[in-house]
Amino acid sequence: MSSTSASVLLSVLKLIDKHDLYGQVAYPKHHKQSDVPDIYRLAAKTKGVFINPAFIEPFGLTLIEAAAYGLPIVATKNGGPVDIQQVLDNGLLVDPHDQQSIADALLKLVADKQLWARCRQNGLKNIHLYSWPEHCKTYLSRIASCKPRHPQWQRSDDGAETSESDSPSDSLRDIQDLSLNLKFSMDGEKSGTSVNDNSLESEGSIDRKSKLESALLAWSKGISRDTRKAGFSEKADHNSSGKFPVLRRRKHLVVIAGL
Ligand SMILES: O=c1ccn([C@@H]2O[C@H](COP(=O)(O)OP(=O)(O)O[C@H]3O[C@H](CO)[C@@H](O)[C@H](O)[C@H]3O)[C@@H](O)[C@H]2O)c(=O)[nH]1
Ligand SMILES: O=P(O)(O)OC[C@H]1O[C@](O)(CO)[C@@H](O)[C@@H]1O
Repeated sequence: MSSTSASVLLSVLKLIDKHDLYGQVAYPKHHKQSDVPDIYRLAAKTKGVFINPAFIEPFGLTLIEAAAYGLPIVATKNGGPVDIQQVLDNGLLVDPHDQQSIADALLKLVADKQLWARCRQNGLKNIHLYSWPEHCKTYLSRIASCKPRHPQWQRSDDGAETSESDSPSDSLRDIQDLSLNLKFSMDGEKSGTSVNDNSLESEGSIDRKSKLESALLAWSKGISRDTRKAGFSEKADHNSSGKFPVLRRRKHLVVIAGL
């Protein structure tokens, strides 16, 4: 165990001793990432609360995860949790420097069954607002509202007026096209019909990562083929029946993938 982890564990053990909390605190030394969902589930099942008391939290993915499992939150008021709480309305914000306010918030949520249930329900009801399609929708609507302030955006690089197909509603359709075409399953199945390659079905000796890489490579080849088919040149073929309708309308496509 690293000296940092050891000193954290030691301070936890000392606090357990000081407050006589033997038998009431779980402190697993290690856990696998695959254990994490069960930990959230257990906390929700036992009517617990998820706390993130960071001095500064840039975003707060763990709060979104807790909400998805129906676990109410207590979170720092410094940073991302403020926005998350505004959207999900599933807990209480605290000043992370104020021990008393942290204790009060935790006790309030644990003691007030109706508040706990409301926070759980709100989290589960609103969590879809953090789905990728929803995120893209919000992003595009914000961009769309910026346009009038920057008239030059209405012109494309070559000076021609942007076509009608660049409208926000068209972009929203693109998101659906893309999310359908990008549904790669990490365990090697392919769920969409767009990956016209057998790489995801090849021998079991290829590991997960190289399968995904092959799939992305095949997909990007598909893109360049369809891009040529769609004709991003002067003679654009508007009737192209390529597998990527989005590419008939876009000059540039940015793909962000996480492994
Ligand atoms: O012991 C752990 C700790 C974390 N996680 C998972 O790892 C992910 C990220 O956890 P977090 O502790 O938030 O990671 P950090 O990299 O320290 O945090 C940065 O990255 C997060 C994810 O983008 C943002 O939410 C934070 O604001 C940002 O500081 C989450 O899915 C957690 O469930 C585990 O599986 N085991
Ligand atoms: O409480 P501190 O020291 O600001 O640390 C906060 C950091 O810890 C985390 O909550 C978990 O690593 C990060 O998301 C965050 O940036």
